[in-house]
Amino acid sequence: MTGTTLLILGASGDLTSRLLLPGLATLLTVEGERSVTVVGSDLPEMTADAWEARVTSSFEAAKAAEALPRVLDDTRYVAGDATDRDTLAGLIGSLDVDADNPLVVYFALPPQVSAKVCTTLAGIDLPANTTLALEKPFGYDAQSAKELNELLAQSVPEDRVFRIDHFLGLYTVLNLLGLRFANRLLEPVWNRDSIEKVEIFYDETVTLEGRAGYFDRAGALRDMIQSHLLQVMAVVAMDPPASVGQRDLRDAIGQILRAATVVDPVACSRRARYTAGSIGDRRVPDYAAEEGVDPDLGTETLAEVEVEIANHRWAGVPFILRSGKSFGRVRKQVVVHFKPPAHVPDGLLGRDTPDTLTIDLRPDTFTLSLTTNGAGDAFTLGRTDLVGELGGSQLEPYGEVLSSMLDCNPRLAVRGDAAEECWRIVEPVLDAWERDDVELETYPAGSQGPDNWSSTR
Ligand SMILES: O=P(O)(O)OC[C@H]1O[C@@H](O)[C@H](O)[C@@H](O)[C@@H]1O
Repeated sequence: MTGTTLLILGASGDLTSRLLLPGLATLLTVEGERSVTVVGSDLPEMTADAWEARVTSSFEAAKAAEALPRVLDDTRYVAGDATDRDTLAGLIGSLDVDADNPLVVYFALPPQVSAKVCTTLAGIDLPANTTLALEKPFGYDAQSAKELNELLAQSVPEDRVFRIDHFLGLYTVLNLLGLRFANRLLEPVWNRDSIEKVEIFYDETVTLEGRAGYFDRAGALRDMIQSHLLQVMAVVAMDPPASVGQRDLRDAIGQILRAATVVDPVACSRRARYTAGSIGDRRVPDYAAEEGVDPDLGTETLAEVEVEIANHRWAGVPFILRSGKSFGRVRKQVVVHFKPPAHVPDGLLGRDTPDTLTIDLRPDTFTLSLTTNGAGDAFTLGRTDLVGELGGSQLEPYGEVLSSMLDCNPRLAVRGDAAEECWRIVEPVLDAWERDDVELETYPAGSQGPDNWSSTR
């Protein structure tokens, strides 16, 4: 079997040891035949022993130490400045790659540095079949995303750019394809005639967890909605693609994003920030008092937007996207609310709750909640929940995305146009927030958001 060389730029950073190497570790365990040469590079000097110890501890953390020998055999670390042309060209030139043994350059770097490295790369001849993999955030607005796309296009074709969104590796999200398109039942009602609204929630109990340096400048809207939840929305809303090949799938996602807008950025968005509280027995300080936070930035830890998709299928159906940190309980769901039936026969009493389909993102289940005849009295209606499991994966989302990346298949990558569209959708909201046109509310850590947000109950 041929092998891939994974060149990690920013290899001494937290992302590499916390997500990338553990993701690779589980992937290599599940895919026993896969061969990957890992080359780490970053500014600080690091001895071969220190690099191997780092790789080892990431593999051990992922409980995948048995895959270690396959990586330790030929891994190495090279100190250097990837923004310097000669250094980067020298590093890439030293790798044992060709068309059959492709190169993946993984940018585990802060966005500003990634942009500089892209400029440097544009002046270097890359080996055939090189893939460039970039972490989020992809740019910081639509214009910078466009510029980054143009730079990348100077180095490799679009289908060799892997903009990472690990939510596209979530099995539940991938399972939506089967659930939606492989049944006769759902697709005919998956539209504005039958659906009242769709909610996509990602409420987490995690707090800032020492990420002030990044999160305080991003906030929940950029961190979660601009990136992940709009992608999930696109998969929920897209038209049936002809195939699950990268082109068809990404065309379908792109069409939805192009049709999506926040119609009134002030009335259709809300933001809030957590204050001190407790999550279980864990005391959580006020966000503004967390180390590294600049309280004057007014960063939100909870964001909600209502998106409209202006097309034949969805016009008029609100898609409510919300994500918050430091909640009292985890709620990671897509909830599809169906409209009431056109007529319920007179004499059938008690139908007051709409039918819903709830898709849980981790654990992967779905619940179809239907109105049925209640127990005891056939003329008084009740509810029945049909709960089903969605098939899981042996891989964590990062492993799933990595597998696709190392196969040089961009199916699970965000395409350049989609990345720009996601910024276009949220930019009017970011501007309204910047102008303080939308109040920054508060909620105690450990609660379910501000009291007056009915959607958080
Ligand atoms: O649930 P997961 O897979 O950890 O994904 C959620 C995380 O996704 C990351 O991309 C965000 O930066 C985090 O803030 C968030 O907590």
